[in-house]
Amino acid sequence: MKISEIANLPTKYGKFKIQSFMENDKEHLVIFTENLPEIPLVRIHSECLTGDALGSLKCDCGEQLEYALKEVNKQGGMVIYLRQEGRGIGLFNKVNAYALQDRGLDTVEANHQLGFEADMRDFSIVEKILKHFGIKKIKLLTNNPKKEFSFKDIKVIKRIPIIIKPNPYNINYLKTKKEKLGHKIEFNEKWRNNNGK
Ligand SMILES: Nc1nc2c(ncn2[C@@H]2O[C@H](COP(=O)(O)OP(=O)(O)OP(=O)(O)O)[C@@H](O)[C@H]2O)c(=O)[nH]1
Ligand SMILES: [Zn+2]
Repeated sequence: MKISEIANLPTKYGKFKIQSFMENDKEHLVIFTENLPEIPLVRIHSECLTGDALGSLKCDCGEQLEYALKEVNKQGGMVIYLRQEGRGIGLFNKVNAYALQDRGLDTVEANHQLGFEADMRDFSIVEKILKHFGIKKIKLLTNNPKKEFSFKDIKVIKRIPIIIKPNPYNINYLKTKKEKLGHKIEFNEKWRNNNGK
């Protein structure tokens, strides 16, 4: 693993520090607050160019990222931005998966049709990054309970849901995440928008 220097990253969500961790030619990022509490708030975010940068309404990624940056700025912590686009299948394949979804397949069926598993992501670098920062306990922002149990030496003292109000374009995707990918999403609970309201 190669580790960059730490640089300042002022954003519209607050003033952060940024550092890159490179492994297997993947340039991951950690965006963190100057003051890291002993038990920081951590968001492990997998890259979604369409949602994070292009404002796509097909998923909840962009709004989750915004919410996470705002909340991390308030509470102290970090967003670990992992370069594993399309749940690990890459951008090219994700576009093909989207085309299959346009024809009626759900997000899991589309991956299978293309010869991939539903979720090909690898979170092993997260533990190395947290250790590098000397972090042993975290509060984890996620609806995905699998992430909570993917650590050996890091203790997740609390899982904080990050549920974004659905729109007509992502409601079926969110239902599939709940039914097939094990996400904890209650469809009758009060939704968060990215103002946290
Ligand atoms: N293959 C594929 N990947 C997708 C699709 N929609 C979003 N993604 C990717 O899914 C990843 C985000 O995963 P999610 O399942 O939304 O969330 P999570 O990280 O498991 O859980 P949360 O912490 O609750 O957000 C990103 O890498 C996106 O690019 C899709 O339809 N097909
Ligand atoms: Zn997305």
